[in-house]
Amino acid sequence: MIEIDNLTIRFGSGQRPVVRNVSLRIKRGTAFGLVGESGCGKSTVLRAISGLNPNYEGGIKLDGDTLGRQRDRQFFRRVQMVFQDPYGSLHPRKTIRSQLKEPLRNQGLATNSVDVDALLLAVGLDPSLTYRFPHQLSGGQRQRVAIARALVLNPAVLLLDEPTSALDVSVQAEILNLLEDLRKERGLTYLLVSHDLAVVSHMCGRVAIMEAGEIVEEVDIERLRKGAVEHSYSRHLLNASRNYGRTH
Ligand SMILES: Nc1ncnc2c1ncn2[C@@H]1O[C@H](COP(=O)(O)OP(=O)(O)OP(=O)(O)O)[C@@H](O)[C@H]1O
Repeated sequence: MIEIDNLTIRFGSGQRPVVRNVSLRIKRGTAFGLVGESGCGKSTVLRAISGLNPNYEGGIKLDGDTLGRQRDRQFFRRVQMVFQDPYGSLHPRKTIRSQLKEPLRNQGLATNSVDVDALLLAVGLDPSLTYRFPHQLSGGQRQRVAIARALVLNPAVLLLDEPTSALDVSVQAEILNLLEDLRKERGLTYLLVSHDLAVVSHMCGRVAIMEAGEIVEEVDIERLRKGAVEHSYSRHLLNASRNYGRTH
């Protein structure tokens, strides 16, 4: 579903690239994790795919089609993003109902073509929240709205950038479970970026480990769970995650 070949991204000519020769293949209907420490370039990869950063070298294909530098309306019918901070990504003065109709307005489609109540139910929210504003919801509810908004156009792919790291630990698993259920029900393909190996292990079948702009290793989740990784940085990340798990 997603093919990335030799993606290299630098900010400013002559600068050292922050992403170097990243190549990935993500199968349709699967969840793929991109994991690594803060600043290693994970979000930069996601932003290049989503069109937020058109200054990249290398190729990106979606379902066999090579993408140009600018993303068109058709692209956003197929690919949507969910960001870390739902408060930042929702409009503070628009009702939930209005925000869920926004993707249709952007596409020039009739706004009555979405069943807002059904969509709210699909993400585990009560339809009575429809006329509320973002500040009247909890962090977890806001992220559910952001996920609902990403689903309005029935995309095939969701690009998920740390979708749970701004949430309370107690809510994180609920959102991950919701995303997992939606993927299975709708046959979605996910590319999930996270610094948290536990999150990636929960959600993904395959994981690429990134260090300082490069992918150092790609493994199936069973191997990762068994600790059967080969690169020293992957082991370091795994040990850090296990130690954190023991103390929290
Ligand atoms: N617009 C920009 N201009 C200049 N440098 C940038 C820009 N965006 C990102 N960078 C740099 O690129 C590198 C990779 O950043 P990126 O946000 O992709 O990392 P990350 O792995 O997603 O980390 P985090 O989880 O903290 O966001 C960092 O050194 C960052 O400072």
